[in-house]
Amino acid sequence: MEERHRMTVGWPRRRPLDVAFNDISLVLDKTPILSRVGGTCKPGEVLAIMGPSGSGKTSLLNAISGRVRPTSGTITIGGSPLNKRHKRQICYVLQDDIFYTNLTLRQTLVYTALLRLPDSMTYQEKMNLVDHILDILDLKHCQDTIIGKVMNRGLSGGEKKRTNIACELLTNPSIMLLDEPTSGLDSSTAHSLITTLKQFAEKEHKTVIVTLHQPSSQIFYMVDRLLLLCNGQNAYFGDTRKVVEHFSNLGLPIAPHYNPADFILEQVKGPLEVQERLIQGAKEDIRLNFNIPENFTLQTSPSIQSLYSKYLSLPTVHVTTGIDNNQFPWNNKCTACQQQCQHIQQKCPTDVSVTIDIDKKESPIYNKIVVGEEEDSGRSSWSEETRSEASGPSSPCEEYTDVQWPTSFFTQFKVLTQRNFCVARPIILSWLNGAQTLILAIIAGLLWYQAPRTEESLQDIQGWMFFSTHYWMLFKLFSALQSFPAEREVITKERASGSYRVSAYYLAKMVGELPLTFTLPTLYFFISYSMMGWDNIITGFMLLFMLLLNTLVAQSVGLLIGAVCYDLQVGITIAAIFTLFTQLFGGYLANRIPPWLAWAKYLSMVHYAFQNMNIIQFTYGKEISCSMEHSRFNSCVEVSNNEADSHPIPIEEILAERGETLPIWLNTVILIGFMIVVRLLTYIMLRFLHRPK
Ligand SMILES: Nc1ncnc2c1ncn2[C@@H]1O[C@H](COP(=O)(O)OP(=O)(O)OP(=O)(O)O)[C@@H](O)[C@H]1O
Repeated sequence: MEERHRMTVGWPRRRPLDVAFNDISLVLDKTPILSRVGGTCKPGEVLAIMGPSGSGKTSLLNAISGRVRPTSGTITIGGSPLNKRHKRQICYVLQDDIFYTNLTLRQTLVYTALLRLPDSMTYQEKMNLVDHILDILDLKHCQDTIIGKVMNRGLSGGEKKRTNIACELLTNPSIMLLDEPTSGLDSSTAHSLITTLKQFAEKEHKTVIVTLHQPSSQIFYMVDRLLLLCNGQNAYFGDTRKVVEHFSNLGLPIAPHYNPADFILEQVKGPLEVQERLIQGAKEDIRLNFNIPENFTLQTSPSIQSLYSKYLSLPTVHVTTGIDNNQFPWNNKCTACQQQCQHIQQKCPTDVSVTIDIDKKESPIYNKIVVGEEEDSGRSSWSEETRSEASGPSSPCEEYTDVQWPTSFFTQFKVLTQRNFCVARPIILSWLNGAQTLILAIIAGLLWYQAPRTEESLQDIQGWMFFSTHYWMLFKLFSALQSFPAEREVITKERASGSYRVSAYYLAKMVGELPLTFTLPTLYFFISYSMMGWDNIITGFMLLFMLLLNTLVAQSVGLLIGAVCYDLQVGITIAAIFTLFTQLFGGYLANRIPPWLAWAKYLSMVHYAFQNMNIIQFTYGKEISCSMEHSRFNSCVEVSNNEADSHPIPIEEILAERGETLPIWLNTVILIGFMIVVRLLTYIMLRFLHRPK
């Protein structure tokens, strides 16, 4: 008991919130997807959205979660229209299990906890919570298993589903939306999952909405309410246990011993006439059950009306069901009236204006608003202890949901840096990349082995520089290109749930991957340059610096292309054009560039790195002696053949051979400037292009 209490200290407090969606229509690409769909779900309940494939279940869930804006209709959460503030009170468990596949289940949960739980919780509290959730969802036995993917198996399908739910549960959301949580699970796993959800709903006062495809009758009767969709329209909304009776009343009786879920789905997929009957039946059902006369209006005093509008416009208003349950026959149906609340000093009004226009399908739940006494809005999570704490002295207004981000920029940056390092390490330092680097370093070393510093070997030494800069440009550019597309789904999911700032993610990616980015080029350099002939430490480290800077520039370009292009094929094409252009104008392959094209070499980033490597090697390294005969350098020709072998070629002449040269500092500044601009552009693209809703 004590431990449980300790565990929940600092937990983000959540109020139970009901969900009401009314008259939701959605048109996508001129295709009507949903048409005037309505329903409600209150805390403690599980609402199942069912319907044939393509009937609009996911689209409706997307609308309720705020990821898709309905064309018309209203969605209210705890009585106030769905807005950004609700984002962290709603968890949305997607149909697909989107994770970093090389992290273990525990790592996944730990990083999620560190990112999504508020800074007010200590590290230990967050870890206790992770253990608690692993326990409840029966995931402890596989906590150290990697998530895995098709070619690298890890968690089973059911375990992945539960991991998906566990990540969302960590934040203790008030509302849980789950898209087909049982798909791909065997019947017993599916049953235990829905049982867990049902218990959450009941014990923790969560509002749970799930889409279900073809539930067993056991699962079917476990859900409290059912919204049946037929071609994007309500075919039934109400108590799950009454659906069979409703169908029977419409002349569609169920055969004995038939799974009711299968039966109703068969009917909504049935002939057009049956579908029409069901849709009409659903409309009539609302009218009859709610006993609402057409254009019913109950007028009240102007003062009450002004109170009504006043409190409706306040986001922090404490609104609750103040209508006498006996006053309106449909009141017990209008569960969404139990809206959550904050401090109100005024006395409860006893009457209220109710206007119901059936034709507009304005549900009474939006209109029956009465101001009442405060109720325990701090009730939040999993245990009685938390509840008592939440209703403690602090104001219920101090909800963590009002904070824009769950954690500070620094926390996000720190956790994401660790996670990026963890995720990127096995990819960047894979045995394949390691072997490739070793083999190429040794081949390059053997090819240019102990190259003499003479005019005859000059082109070879420059060849090593050209090859090294270009190899690492290609390697880093293409691996960076795949970096965003590979993690895009995870990032989009996490951004959509408001876990962190893009800036924190991007900066963490830069920093977290930096040591990994440098490892292989450094290994390559030390092997191949040593084999070619190490001149001195200063030359060696300056050359290494240029190689690494060039690698970072190439990585920046790869990241930018990856951030802009969703289509990897398009990205690869653009990257190929860029690298070929860079090579052609890099200063080694073509020296006699036509004057009208000379400007292009300034766009070739590798041209600056190559020039600097030349300057470093021939200025700080061993001197290059003139050729014994037929030297192509003027100063060599001028000296006699006898002393030629000891006469060094002036650096200016070596550099001039490859065209105009900029000073080393300017080349470096241009490279660093280019890298900064490209990285800033990448950030802008990540931030504003393809932003998740
Ligand atoms: N962007 C879009 N443009 C046009 N039609 C779309 C678009 N997105 C979805 N649809 C269509 O909307 C309909 C409903 O899709 P939705 O994914 O909501 O169905 P569903 O009931 O969840 O199906 P399933 O059970 O197969 O997952 C489908 O017919 C789908 O083809």
